[in-house]
Amino acid sequence: PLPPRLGVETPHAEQLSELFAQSLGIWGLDIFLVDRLSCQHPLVTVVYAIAEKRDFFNKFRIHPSTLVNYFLHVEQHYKQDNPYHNAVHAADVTQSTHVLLNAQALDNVFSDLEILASIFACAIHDVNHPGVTNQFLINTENELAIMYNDASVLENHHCAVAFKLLQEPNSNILRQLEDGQRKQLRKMVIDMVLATDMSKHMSLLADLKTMVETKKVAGGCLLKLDNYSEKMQIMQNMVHCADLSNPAKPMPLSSQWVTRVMEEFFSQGDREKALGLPVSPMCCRETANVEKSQVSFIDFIVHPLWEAWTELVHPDAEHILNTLEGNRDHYSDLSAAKEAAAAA
Ligand SMILES: COc1ccc(/C=N/OC[C@H](O)CN2C[C@@H](C)O[C@@H](C)C2)cc1OC1CCCC1
Repeated sequence: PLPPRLGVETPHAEQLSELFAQSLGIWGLDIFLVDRLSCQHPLVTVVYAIAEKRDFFNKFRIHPSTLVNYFLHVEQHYKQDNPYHNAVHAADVTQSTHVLLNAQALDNVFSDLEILASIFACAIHDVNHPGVTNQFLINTENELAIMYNDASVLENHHCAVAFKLLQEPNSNILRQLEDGQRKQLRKMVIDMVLATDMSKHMSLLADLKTMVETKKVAGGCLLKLDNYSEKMQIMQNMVHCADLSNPAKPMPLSSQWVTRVMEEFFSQGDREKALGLPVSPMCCRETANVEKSQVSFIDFIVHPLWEAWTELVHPDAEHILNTLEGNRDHYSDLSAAKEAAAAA
């Protein structure tokens, strides 16, 4: 039997269908509205809509009910009481990547399997996130840090949980793939999810910049990405861009993400204080300067990344970079106004 047309039953099915019809491929889809209209099933409904749009069911012979069953389990393994690292964030990164994949400059660059792997990687990339950072897990000698020897602890955990859930009954969406395809997809997903570790950011960006430089030399077309490592570099940066896309979204969305991430950081700071540990940067609710931190986050991490991505897929991401620059100036103005008020 086929599942409901959105993947899950909801009293707002009509409105949610309409929202996806209008905006599934739009940068700035209100993912918080999707969360409400889907009755807190943002990930299942977003993945199901993308799977339909990209014809995954026919291309990979996935039964719709298997897709729903698997991603319901994945969604349930995101901690709903995390203010930030929850299923809404996963749905947001997945839908953002769906939009990035539609860049004209990326036409015919990725195979169907690479596209499935990218969407899958986004959907599962933070599953079972505990709401604290790698450093916190390492400092508290958490069992996850012991399990993964302090190396990309969270990212290894997200991957392992996702693939374990695939083995549950009526969940194996990859069952009908040829063995080679399944192995290839697993490798690609692992490579993308491990690259979301923020400690990999600087090297990932350096490689992207090098590729953009050489791409310029090779007559500006992406089409001749023959080897796996170049292709994977672009996929890793695409998912990383989506993961760090909050400041590049329209302000009504961006500001909600800022509130949420600060809430999560502050509760980590509270826990560090209670444990007598040094409080992590930006995690102290008494002293953190939220607006100033966003300006630095954008100036040192998010803008350099999006500048490189925008050049790679020129001119398709110009509007995203413009939104990011506008938001940066907004936070900078807020920060200055706050300082002026404090001085007065
Ligand atoms: C909407 O704003 C944000 C959206 C996502 C993120 C994601 N951060 O990375 C996820 C991990 O937690 C790693 N971080 C740990 C943290 C203590 O240090 C970071 C440099 C790395 C951060 C955001 O703002 C942050 C940075 C400036 C104000 C708070």
